[in-house]
This record gives sequence, C-alpha cells and structure tokens, in this order.
Amino acid sequence: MSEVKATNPADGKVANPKVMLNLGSLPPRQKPSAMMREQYPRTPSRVNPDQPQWPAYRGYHEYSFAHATMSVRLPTILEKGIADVHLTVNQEYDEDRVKDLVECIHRMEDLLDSLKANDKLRYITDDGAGDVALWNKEIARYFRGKDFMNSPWVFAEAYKYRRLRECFSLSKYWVEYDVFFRQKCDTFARSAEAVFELASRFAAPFSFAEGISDEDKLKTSKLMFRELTQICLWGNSTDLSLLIDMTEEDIKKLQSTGGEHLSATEKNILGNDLDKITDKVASMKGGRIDFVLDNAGFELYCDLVYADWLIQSGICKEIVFHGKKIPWFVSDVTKKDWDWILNSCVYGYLFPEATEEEMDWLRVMGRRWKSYEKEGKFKYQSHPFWCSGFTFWSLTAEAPDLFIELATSDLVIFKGDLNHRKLGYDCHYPYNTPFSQAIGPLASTPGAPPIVSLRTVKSDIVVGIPDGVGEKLDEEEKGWKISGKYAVVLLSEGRPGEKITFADTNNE
Ligand SMILES: O=P(O)(O)OC[C@@]1(O)O[C@H](CO)[C@@H](O)[C@@H]1O
Repeated sequence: MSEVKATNPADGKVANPKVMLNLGSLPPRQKPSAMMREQYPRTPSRVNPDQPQWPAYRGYHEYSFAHATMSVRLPTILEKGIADVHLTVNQEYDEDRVKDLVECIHRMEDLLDSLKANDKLRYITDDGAGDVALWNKEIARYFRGKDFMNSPWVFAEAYKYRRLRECFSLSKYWVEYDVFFRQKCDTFARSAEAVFELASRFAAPFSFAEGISDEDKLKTSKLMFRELTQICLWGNSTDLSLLIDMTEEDIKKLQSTGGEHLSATEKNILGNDLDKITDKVASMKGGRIDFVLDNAGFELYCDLVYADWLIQSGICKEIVFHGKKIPWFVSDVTKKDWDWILNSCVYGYLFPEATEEEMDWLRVMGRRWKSYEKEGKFKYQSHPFWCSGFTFWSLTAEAPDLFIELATSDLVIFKGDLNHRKLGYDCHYPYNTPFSQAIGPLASTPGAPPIVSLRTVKSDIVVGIPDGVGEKLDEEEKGWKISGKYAVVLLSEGRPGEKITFADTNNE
C-alpha cells in the first residue's frame, strides 16, 4: 500500500492523499451489471420497515419535509376534510343519513386530536375490509408502541389515510365517501388554459405526415415521446395537497405545456434517463405500458393524453392504469375520479368560458378514451396493495400476484412523489445511489419489468442524480427538495423475461 499526493487540476491545490492498493491477489473486477445483481437482494429478507437499509425519514426530523407534513400539513388536510363533510351534512335531508354522517365527523375529530397529541398508532378497527389484518400485522410486528412522529414518515402518513377511511367505513351510509372529491374536481376545472392547450393539439387523430420515410417516422416518434413524457412529468407539479395557497397565476405557470417552457425545464431534470427510455419505447410495437397513477384531475388528464398517443402511434396496444382503492394522499386517483374525468370530458360543463370549438376538442378526446376502455385498450385496475402501509420493496412478498401482473408489462411508469418515496423505502440515501439499487427487489427479482419513475421532487428522498449536484443545491438553494421545481426521470432495466422466482420474504 502506498500514499500518493494528488493535485487538483482545477485549482492546483494538493487534494487529500490517495491510497494506492496492490490488487494483484484480489478477485478480478466484475462487469458492472453482474455486480449490481450480486448486491441484490441486499438481503431483502432482513429489511425491517422500522429500520430500513438507510435511515428512514421520521416526523420528528425537523430538517425534513416529514416534520412539516406530520405536524402541520396533515392536521390542515384533516380540518379541510371535516369542512367538506360539514358542507355535505348541510345538504342532506334524511335524518338517519345525517346522524350517520355526524358520527363520521366525530371520528374525524378524534383522529385529528390523536394526530395533534401525537398518540401511539393503534390497530385499525375491523371495518370488514380485506386489508385490516395486513395493517394490524404490520403494526404488531414493527410499530407497536410507536407514535405518529417517531414511526417512519411513509408508514405514519399512509396509516393516517387508512384511519381516515375508517371514519367512513364504520358508517352505514357513507362507506364510499371521499372528503377530497370536491377539491379534485375543482382543480381540474381551474386548469382550463392547459387543458385546452393540450386538447387543441391532441384531439385530432395522430398520423405521420404523408410519404415520410421510416427513418423520419422514428425521429418524429422519438421527439413526440420526449415532449409528451415531459408534459406528463410536470403535470405532477399540480398536486392538491400542496396547492392550498396557490393563485390562479401560479397554477398556470406550473401547467405551462409550451415547447419553450419544456426545454427550459429539462435542465431541471436532475437525474435524466430520458434518452434511454426514448430508445426503449421507440423499439416497441403493439406493446403494453402500465401507469401507476398519482393525482386525479389535471395530472390524470396529462396521463390520458400521453397514453392516447402511445396507442395511436402503434407503440402500445394496451395501457393499464393502476389507481387507488380508497381516498389517498388527498389527490390520488380512485375509480370514481377515473370515471369522473372521462365523463366530464364528454358530458361536462366545467369550463363555462371555453368556446364551442374547445369543448368539441375535449369531447372528441373523451369519447376516444371511453371507446379505448370498451375495446380493452385502456384498462383500469386498483390492487389493494397500493393503499397499504408497505413500501414497494415489499411488493414481491406481500402482493406477488401484482408483481406477476406488472411483470407482463413492457414498461411500468410510476408517477409522482409518493410513488417515488415508496419505491425507495423513503430513506435518506446518498444522492448518487443508482435508482435500480434504491428500489431493491423491484429491480432485482427475476422477471422484474423495466421501471420508470417520473417524479417532480417534492420531498426529501433523492437518488439517481450525478455526483455533487444535490450537495451543490443543498448549499445554494434552500428548499430545493420540496419546491416541485426539480424532477427526476429514472429507469431501472429490471430483469424482464427471466423466470419469476420469489425470495421467501422481504421483511424481517
Ligand atoms: O405523490 P405526489 O402527489 O406527487 O406528492 C405527494 C406529496 O405532496 O405529498 C406527500 C406528503 O404528504 C409527499 O410525498 C409529496 O410531497
């Protein structure tokens, strides 16, 4: 072993001494891909949800968004939810239904008190739903005696939405009530400018210019795919749970879909696998792409426009959308939101200021999407796993059926911040951790499909970005991880085509 003084070419200063090793008797270097495989599964059978592989963010970490969320945002969200139910009570006339709904309000108030008092996490009351045993098993195993603030943020926050569900699922008449439904509809109605900007471009059926060569077709496809991917990415900035204080102007800025804006914002994509993804998709014909959806309203509309083009261009013959079973993280898509947007586009009166021509564009697209649904080109699914307290590291163990379903896809696109947190176990990783490593079994399990995360950065976990970039932003731009100004577009190649075999369990 010898010590060498290295000189930094930039400033000529002597850098830290480097240690030179004699590697003659060590095993030969492996190829990077083989090396990655062997790191997996980083003994996923040993991952404890309370003590994951890197430190978990927790509500008491004052430096993190976990703290602001658990101490301020969640109570505010619940208070707004209660105000929504007040509105409904005031419009209800049947005494039994009114009394039943008032009970729901009382349960919500109890939950609010419990959150503010930072109570210990109690078991989910048996409301007859299939997921109760799963939640309670996880609480009993890993979070017994833990409270809202000292449990890992991702679990505590998901648990709060399951508890909110319980406020209604224990009722007689209001089991399916969604306290966020009004807000979700309102935000779409407030997105007129961007909605019609896209409708004006995408209502007409897509076709290549006549007589162009195959090479030019490929070029056009690639360019369109790149731009649509970015529209779909930034559509995620309009997230209801963060929009509370936004003006109409702020929303318009976020939703701007013009080319100039897109090229200006591409530099804000800190980890960018867009080239690789574009090449992969360009080689597809009649394939299947899955979207693990995030927000309803404008973001879902962007997803639909994107999916529509993937069908029309011949790249896909089938798009599968994965939504949530219950109201989740305020604006996540449920089946009701899915039906609502399709029907609103065709029959709605959401945009009183729109011209007849604009409304026609919207109707044309809405009708096309509904016909795709009938023909099986668009499929909507909602597996209960998406609304569990588990991160996606546990998908193979807790929902192997879902894994097998995803494994038949040519590409699975995860949208948004929460999905990204769950992909990476919501841990405090070094910024340059490769995405495939951060998502563990979803990349390493034989048969794992290629996975893309399209995420505007709105919380602490950041992986897959080049060395030094995150550190520089930490120094220069306070709050860069929660502003929604930056994004990542990351790809994990997975192990498609390999025979699926599951490790015994992903939990301890
Ligand atoms: O998943 P989305 O809609 O992109 O974002 C959800 C979000 O706003 O809410 C969570 C905290 O409540 C964070 O993960 C994130 O900031």
